[in-house]
This record gives sequence, C-alpha cells and structure tokens, in this order.
Amino acid sequence: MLLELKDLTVKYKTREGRVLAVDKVSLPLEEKKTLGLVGESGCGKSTLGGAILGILPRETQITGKVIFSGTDLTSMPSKELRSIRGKDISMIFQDPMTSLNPVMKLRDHFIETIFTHTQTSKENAIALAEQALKEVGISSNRLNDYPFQLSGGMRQRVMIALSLVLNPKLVIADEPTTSLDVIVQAQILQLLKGLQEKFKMAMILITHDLGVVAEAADDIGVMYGGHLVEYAPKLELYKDPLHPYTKDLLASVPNTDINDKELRFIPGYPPDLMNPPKGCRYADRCAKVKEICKQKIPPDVRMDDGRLVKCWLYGEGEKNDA
Ligand SMILES: Nc1ncnc2c1ncn2[C@@H]1O[C@H](COP(=O)(O)OP(=O)(O)OP(=O)(O)O)[C@@H](O)[C@H]1O
Repeated sequence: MLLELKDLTVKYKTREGRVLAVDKVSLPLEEKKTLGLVGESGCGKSTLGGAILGILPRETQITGKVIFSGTDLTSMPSKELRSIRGKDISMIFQDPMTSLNPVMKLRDHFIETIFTHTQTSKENAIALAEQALKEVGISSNRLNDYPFQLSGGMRQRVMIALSLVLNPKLVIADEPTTSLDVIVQAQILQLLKGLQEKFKMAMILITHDLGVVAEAADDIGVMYGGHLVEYAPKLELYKDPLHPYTKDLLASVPNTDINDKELRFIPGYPPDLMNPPKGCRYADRCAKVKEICKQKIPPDVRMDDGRLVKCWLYGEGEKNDA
C-alpha cells in the first residue's frame, strides 16, 4: 500500500472557533492507482490533500495517521517532511498563476525544485527540466519565458512538468482543470493520465466535477461535510451509488441533451463546519432521512463487496426505521 489514511481529522483554528474540516477519514491508495476525491465546495477535499502534504497552517490540529510508504507523515519532523514533499509527493494546484512565481523564469522554477531535493549540476538540472517540458509537449526554448508569457493551458502543463520532474510516487492534483476551458480541460486530463501511466505514479485527483473523475479515476471517494461518505471502485460507484449524497451528486451532473432544459442541483447548502450538525452531515438535504440520522453520526458500513458507505440506511441502521 502506498498511502493509507487512518482516522485523519483536521481542525482549523480561527478567531471565531474551530472548523472541523476533515473528520475521521480512513482510506487506502495503492501504488499507480488514481483516487478521485469528489464533493461540493467546502466539504474538505483540499484540506485532506493539504494534510497529506503537510502544508496546512501551523496552528491547524491534525490527528490520525497519514501512512506513506510505511511511515506516518503526521509524526515526522518537519525537515524530513520537507524532503518528501515536492519529491516523493508533489501537488498540482487549480491556478498555476498563483503557484508559479511571476518574476521567475520557468528555468528558475525547475532549478529551484530540483536543487531543493537533489545535489546535481545546473546543466543536469536544465536537462531534466527540458525533458520534463518535452513530456508535457512544451518546447525547451520556453525555459527562458516568464509564466505570464504562456496561455492558461500551457501554464498548467508547466505545473505538471514541475510536479513530475523528480519522479514522485504520488501526485495530488487539486482541481487541476477547473480554471481552463473544457477542451483544454480534456487535454490536460488526458496528459495527466498518460504521464501517470508512463511514470507509474499514484494520483489523488480532487474535483467537484464527477465528469472529470469518470475517465481518470480507479476508485472514488465522495466527501461531504468533512466526512468520507462513500468509497468505491469507479464503475460500481457510477453504476450503483449507495449514499443518498452520491446519488444526488450523480443526478446533478449536467448532460448535453438539448431537449433536457432542467437545471439539476441539490437544494440547500453543505453544513457550517464550525458548528457541524450532531448527526449525519447530509441529513437536512437527504430525501431518505430518518430520525436517527439527525441524532447520531452514521458508522462506516463495509458492504459485502468491500465498498464503504457512511449512512444509516445500511448495515445495522437498515433495521432501524426511527
Ligand atoms: N485556512 C483555513 N482556515 C479556516 N478554515 C478553513 C481554511 N481552509 C479551509 N477552511 C474551511 O474548511 C472547510 C473545508 O474546506 P476545503 O477547502 O478543504 O474544502 P473543499 O472541498 O476543497 O472546497 P473547495 O473546492 O471550495 O476548495 C470549509 O468549511 C472551509 O471554509
């Protein structure tokens, strides 16, 4: 197993109080596999990615375990963690313009990343950068460009090249295509998937868009209100979603049928994680809600086929009509 999260819990500290952004999330990720992490805005996806990478604000309280290649990263000294971050685990963010330094040429971004983690000559670093750029279809003479000289899609490809240059075992891609138009989105996803296979990396693909993970993911984790509410292999999840939230999310994916004029969405809003509801986070939007859902957080129910669902409609809760 490449990565295993065990009861991972993240609480942000704010002036107004604590925000329970991720609540006891456990999941596995095997080598070379892609996990799609989906859910509406504010449900804790980016926080989960940030906790794995150890890039959350210093005062954030993290409990549980992030076991990467057999080592728990949450108890690792920050110096050692820095040596893993960017090398063995790298991240691609939604907006490359905010992750690329506007006053640094592309070559310097690569040199900085490479020198942070390896001792090598400048010539070698440039050669690695040229190779990485080639992998994403960008000519090496762009190395002397500044980020603003590139289109949005090219900047995202540069980010991908930067995240791959040190051959990581895991790439966390947080909404990597959201700021791009749909055609470029598809190209970037295809590129990512191709590179992942070529370089044999695992990937966590964070997105609010079930359409994006439909192609790229092997397994899908659905998050809601800081909980992992369902975890299943992709095909099973699309064919037979279990959690009411997953069903509603799938039903709200827009289709291209011109006669279908209905705008689908899930009425209501995700809960305020500073004051989360005491029962199931989805209770007040769920069509199948029972009394117990409002009172107690559902257990993680492991189905016979190994799928996981956090809902009172399954397991022991199935017998409870209250
Ligand atoms: N630095 C922070 N300080 C305090 N609260 C935060 C911080 N970052 C995120 N949050 C809160 O944590 C919760 C989870 O946010 P997070 O960004 O992880 O969700 P998300 O599903 O990735 O949403 P989005 O797609 O909008 O980024 C939200 O309630 C958010 O307001």
